Amino acid sequence: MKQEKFYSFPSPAKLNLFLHIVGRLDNGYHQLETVFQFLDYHDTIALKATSDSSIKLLTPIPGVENNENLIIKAADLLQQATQCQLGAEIKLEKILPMGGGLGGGSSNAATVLLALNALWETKLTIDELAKLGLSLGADVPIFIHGFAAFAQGIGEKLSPAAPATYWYLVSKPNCSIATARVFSANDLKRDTPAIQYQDADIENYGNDCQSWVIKHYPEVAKLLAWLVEYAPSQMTGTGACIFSRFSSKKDACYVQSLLPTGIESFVAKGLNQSPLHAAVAAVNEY
Ligand SMILES: C[C@@](CO)(OP(=O)(O)O)[C@H](O)COP(=O)(O)OP(=O)(O)OC[C@H]1O[C@@H](n2ccc(N)nc2=O)[C@H](O)[C@@H]1O
Ligand SMILES: Nc1ncnc2c1ncn2[C@@H]1O[C@H](COP(=O)(O)OP(=O)(O)O)[C@@H](O)[C@H]1O
Repeated sequence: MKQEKFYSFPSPAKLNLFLHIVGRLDNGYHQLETVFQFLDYHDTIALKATSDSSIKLLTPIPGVENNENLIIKAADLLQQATQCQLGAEIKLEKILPMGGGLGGGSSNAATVLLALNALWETKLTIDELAKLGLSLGADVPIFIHGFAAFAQGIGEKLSPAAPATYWYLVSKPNCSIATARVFSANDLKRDTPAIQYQDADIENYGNDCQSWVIKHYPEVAKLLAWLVEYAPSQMTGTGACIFSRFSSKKDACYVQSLLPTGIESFVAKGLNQSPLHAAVAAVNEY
């Protein structure tokens, strides 16, 4: 076990630079084609390995029961999978909007799996951690692998990609959208043909969930209509957040300053490597 003190790890947001639904599996899950890119905007999770086996989240999230919190679920899962007798104290500093399509919950789970694997010295490989993580959510493997990727399957079959790294203004309409609600809709478009992915084509592709969301969430429709007057803008994941693309931070911040009052937003750079992995490598060398 690593020294009994808190170590801090970033838990970044992701964007789906496009999101196609190409079919549906027998278990109801959707077959997707998407490109994931990370953002230099993240929650921060501090973890301390302890010699007793209890898992303690010292900073519960209001509205999320501890036994439903993906942070606790991830720690429990790793403990069970490795028969580890150690425990952990965990502190979360949350800045990522929840239910926004930024993958915050999945990212938190991946950070805990990678960080505790290092602190407990349980030595699972990245592939083993990704497989464990997939049982917590379709989005967890991308955060475990930590490279921008073209994803297929339910989002877990990953081929490395190198999309352009723009500056983004990420804006959250005043609503949150449960992924399960969008994917259970009868009138969702589910028949986009599979593509031969190339980074250069990315700007031709859109988000198949967006037209459904616009129809059912006027807050998203209104904000998107406002943003597209300033920059190419699209929803991430199943929403509700919208990302707008800029070639400079200055331009992104300028449009942010014009946003209608009451809209939560941030400006961040796209990253093709997750910042989490450098933090884990530093602990492993310690
Ligand atoms: C749509 C995406 C795109 O990146 O992102 P979000 O908008 O949630 O961030 C993800 O695939 C979401 O991944 P994640 O949020 O981990 O989903 P899960 O917890 O596994 O599943 C939530 C619900 O969505 C549905 N689901 C999820 C993934 C998928 N490929 N097909 C589905 O039908 C399932 O009905 C499930 O009950
Ligand atoms: N650690 C966590 N952080 C965020 N959400 C969590 C967490 N654990 C469980 N959840 C649940 O997952 C839901 C989806 O959260 P999140 O991953 O942030 O959004 P999205 O899937 O839209 O990207 C939340 O509304 C919350 O109920």
